[in-house]
Amino acid sequence: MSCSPVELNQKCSSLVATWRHYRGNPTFEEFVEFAVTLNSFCEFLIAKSVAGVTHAGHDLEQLALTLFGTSESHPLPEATIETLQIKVDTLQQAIAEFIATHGKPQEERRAGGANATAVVDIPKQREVWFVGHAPATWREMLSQLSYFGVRVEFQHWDAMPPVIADVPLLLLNIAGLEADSWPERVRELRKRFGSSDLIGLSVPSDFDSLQAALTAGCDHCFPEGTGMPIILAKILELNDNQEQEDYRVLVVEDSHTATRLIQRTLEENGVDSHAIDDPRFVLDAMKSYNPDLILMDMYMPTCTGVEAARVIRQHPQFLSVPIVYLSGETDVALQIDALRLGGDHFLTKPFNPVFLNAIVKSKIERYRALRRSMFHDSLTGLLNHTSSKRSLDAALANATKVDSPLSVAMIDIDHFKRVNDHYGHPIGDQVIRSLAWLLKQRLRRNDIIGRYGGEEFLVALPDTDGETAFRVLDRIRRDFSQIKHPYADNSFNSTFSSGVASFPQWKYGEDLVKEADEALYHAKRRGRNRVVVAGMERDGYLAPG
Ligand SMILES: Nc1nc2c(ncn2[C@@H]2O[C@H](COP(=O)(O)OP(=O)(O)OP(=O)(O)O)[C@@H](O)[C@H]2O)c(=O)[nH]1
Repeated sequence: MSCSPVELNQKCSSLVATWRHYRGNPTFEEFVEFAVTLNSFCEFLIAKSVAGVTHAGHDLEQLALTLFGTSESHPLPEATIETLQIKVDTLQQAIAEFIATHGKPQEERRAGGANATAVVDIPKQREVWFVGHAPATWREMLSQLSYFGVRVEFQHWDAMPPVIADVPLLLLNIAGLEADSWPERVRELRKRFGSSDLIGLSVPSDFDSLQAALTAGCDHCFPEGTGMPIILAKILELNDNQEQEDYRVLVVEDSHTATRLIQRTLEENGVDSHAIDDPRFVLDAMKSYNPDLILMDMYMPTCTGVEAARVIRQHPQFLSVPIVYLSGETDVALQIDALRLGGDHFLTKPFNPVFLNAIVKSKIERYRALRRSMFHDSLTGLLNHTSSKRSLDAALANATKVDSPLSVAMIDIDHFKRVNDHYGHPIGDQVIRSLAWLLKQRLRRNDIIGRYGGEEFLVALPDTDGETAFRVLDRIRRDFSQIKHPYADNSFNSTFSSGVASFPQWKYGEDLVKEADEALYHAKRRGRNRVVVAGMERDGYLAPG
């Protein structure tokens, strides 16, 4: 859990304050203030995975949203206010309980954790609990997890430790439990581990069982017979702690009051924004601010929002940035015309701030997913060939500017043709994915990891000289060679070779890739399963045994 109790407490206090303001002055404006704060609070709970409390927040939010109405709807009837008060109290109580059980200062819990910006030659360890009667059947998958930096601890359904620990992920093996008792056991764990992700394993695949598991509190379920790679992928995805960049919204609006309200709503929801009041400067703002979405007023003195959108769409790099119009216009025919001419959505003023937030976020999520599919490889999720090269050039420009080293490694899986020939293409794909996961787990956030070709990867490590790059890659090489790739009832191992070249010894991206490739060729010639650094008289081959 990355939620600090202090932050949670502060957010809860400001929510309760807005509710008290409404009770003291039950106007539409005060209710909007309460609903916006509540919405942002619920998003905070979801983002921080404060699962146990999220249910109470969601319950209150659902009711508040149905009561929005207009200025005539307020004050709300006394009975409705009482119902809301009860839900506010329930939420406050859930938060107090959560803080009481998770109240250890976050810094203390993090002490000794991996430093995100240091060169990672010590694998990041994350903890997962496996709760089940028969771990033997899962042992292979669980032992694989250790190579990806995930430490698994076994717990018996009937002998769980009494102290509530801060465990981010619990794997609940339903197999072997009585059909009528396991939902209750899941429910109990949901209560105890409010902020953890719960994954149900071996859940019967019928509708009723899956529904029971999800309702009892599982966040994800894998029906009986689900392949190990799929479960492994989900666990690694949940363990991937890469934080997302803030969403960025460009507001093009000539009314300063409307701009203030929009920016305040966005800020409340953790969305970054930049505003301009003259649409003629929109292209400059797009280039400098690089927004994920534009909120565009329909009617401005110098040009209309539709005209501005059409100009934006003439630039290929801005073709897919979502544009949401804001207008007092309720004429459906006009709205449709506006959408045809380059807009994505229409919000009618006065807009509901909670709805604005939901639209902005869902459009940005789709836009980012689209961009990911354009720049990332679909098999591994890593950067594709073109994006790897582009990212390398940017990292190299920065290394030159700040005069710091940068190492480039080319990595190629050994005898991969044999893997495909022996085990088949899908298993070959799984080996490629395993290496991608391992690289993602072991390298830093600012390292560049790309799938350069079929079974070839490019890695660029900023602030890292050849010697350090060798250590990092050689450790990954050793661990990769230990991974058992499942095949039928058996398993096999695979290895990779890597060549490394470093800046400033080579100054240009092309030269670095060429030299790293040359070093990779030497690694293959010298027997594979080794790392060779260009210009250094050493390699990392360890004789078996
Ligand atoms: N499964 C799978 N195979 C791929 C993919 N892309 C390329 N390949 C295969 O990867 C193999 C690469 O083989 P080679 O370049 O001959 O080299 P190698 O067998 O890895 O041998 P060395 O590199 O010399 O150790 C070819 O058989 C390709 O068909 C992919 O996306 N999935």
